Amino acid sequence: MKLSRTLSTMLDDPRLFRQYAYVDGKWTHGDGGREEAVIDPATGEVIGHIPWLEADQIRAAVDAAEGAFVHWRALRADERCERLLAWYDLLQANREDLATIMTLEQGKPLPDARGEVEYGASFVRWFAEEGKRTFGETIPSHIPNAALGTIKEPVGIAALITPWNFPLAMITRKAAAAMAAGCPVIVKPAGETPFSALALAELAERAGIPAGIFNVVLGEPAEVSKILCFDDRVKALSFTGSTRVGRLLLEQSANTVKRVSLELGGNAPFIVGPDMDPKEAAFAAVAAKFQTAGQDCLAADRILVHESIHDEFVEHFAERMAALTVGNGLESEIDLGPLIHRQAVEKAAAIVDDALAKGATLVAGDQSLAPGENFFMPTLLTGVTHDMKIWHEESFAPVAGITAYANDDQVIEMANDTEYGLAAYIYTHDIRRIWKIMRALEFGMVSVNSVKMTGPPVPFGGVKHSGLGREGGITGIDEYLETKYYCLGALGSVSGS
Ligand SMILES: NC(=O)c1ccc[n+]([C@@H]2O[C@H](COP(=O)([O-])OP(=O)(O)OC[C@H]3O[C@@H](n4cnc5c(N)ncnc54)[C@H](O)[C@@H]3O)[C@@H](O)[C@H]2O)c1
Ligand SMILES: N[C@@H](CC=O)C(=O)O
Repeated sequence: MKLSRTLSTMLDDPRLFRQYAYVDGKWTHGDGGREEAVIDPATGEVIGHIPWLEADQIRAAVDAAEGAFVHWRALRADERCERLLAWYDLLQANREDLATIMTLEQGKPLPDARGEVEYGASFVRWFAEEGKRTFGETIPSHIPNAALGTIKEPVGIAALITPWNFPLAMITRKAAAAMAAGCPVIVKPAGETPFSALALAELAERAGIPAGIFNVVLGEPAEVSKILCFDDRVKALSFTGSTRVGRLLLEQSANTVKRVSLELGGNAPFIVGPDMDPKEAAFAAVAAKFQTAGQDCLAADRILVHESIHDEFVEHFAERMAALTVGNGLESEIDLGPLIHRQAVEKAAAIVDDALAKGATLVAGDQSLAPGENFFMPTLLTGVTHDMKIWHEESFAPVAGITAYANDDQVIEMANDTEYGLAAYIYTHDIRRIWKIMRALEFGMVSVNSVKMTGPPVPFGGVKHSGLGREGGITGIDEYLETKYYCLGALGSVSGS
């Protein structure tokens, strides 16, 4: 077993740090000898290596899943529930190690990483239970002497392709739903953050999840995804990531007519009504913008403030933003860690430059204070307008843009002026305004007077170019279920029932 001395010595249980792929219950290296380094974004140091599997090895993962499916689907829902709950218990018991791994590979502050482990584990518990409630229906028969109804059956092998910003929860929200439904999964995590996925595999094995049910494949992203998309045995594809890649995968899944769920980019408006206390709203906006250093699909990207309180709001926002600490997420009292890599920093700088060139005002944000080359200091721009990149693109960085608006109709138009439709925030206590704006917003999720909006019971997902389908909630498991209709004819005794 290869162990990076630094990372493994930081863990209570070094066996959670695995530098192999996990296929058919076995830790696997790449047959072609290809390897990729994984970097700590805070320090630029190599924290480990992962193998890149060859095409045949990816297909072998599909073979394994196909074999394992037969037994897994045949288990009773309560038997699958038991194994998933054992997995949940292990995630909780190993929370500290999982958080350390996450902070090292992703960069988010340790308390946020602990929060994500909790969050990720909560989906496992939720779907373990939901698996017992995949009810079919009885249908009043229109056919003489027949009984009609539906049963729910697992769709089959699910390929899960996930991003680096939430390396654990974006996997469990999909995998637990699929596994509870009776499906095996093949996870392709982001190359930047594979170790959280591999730790999940280690714990799945300890929880008694059979070989071939939870697989983690690693490799060149486009190559791996193509193999999974073109394989007819893979019946469902669930992807979380950028809209650009989501479109590509949707196209690649067309030939085999897969069930496709997409959780894509966001460009959330944060609307502040004229009746709001500017300080309260500004503090909430800071919280909604800077989590995970702005690398969050729910980040408040376009902050739209009524003109009557705009200046006061900006003052409070700047004051609160100035209190945010930036540094290595392993240190204490850090609010913002690094961005995932240097290109993300360059993209953030380009977005700021573009806005300034087009007339925005830089209120705060001094890059000379950045504690390392992958860090971007919290930045505040005012006078943001629709011709600027920051208006249309997800910055995925701690860059906040504020725009003043005059009335409700105008702010609705501004908020909807994006190809994205994931989440939106409204801050006002005027119930008529809430209702009007909430109904008019073209977004899958609207949060009113609350930064926190997610969790297991919630149908998470977007409209427009932000995605297809919903994860979590009571419908999340449906992404992995087929409805089979049955007609039992010639029964004799059921007519009229
Ligand atoms: N809607 C949601 O729930 C949600 C949640 C988290 C992140 N996101 C979105 O994810 C994006 C950030 O994550 P990211 O940068 O990892 O996204 P990304 O699209 O670059 O990568 C996501 C996954 O796709 C893989 N990938 C990359 N290029 C590929 C290609 N050409 N073919 C096939 N696979 C490929 C990556 O290796 C990774 O596993 C943001 O747009 C963010 O909004 C959305
Ligand atoms: N914060 C989101 C992930 C988006 O990047 C979530 O809760 O799912």
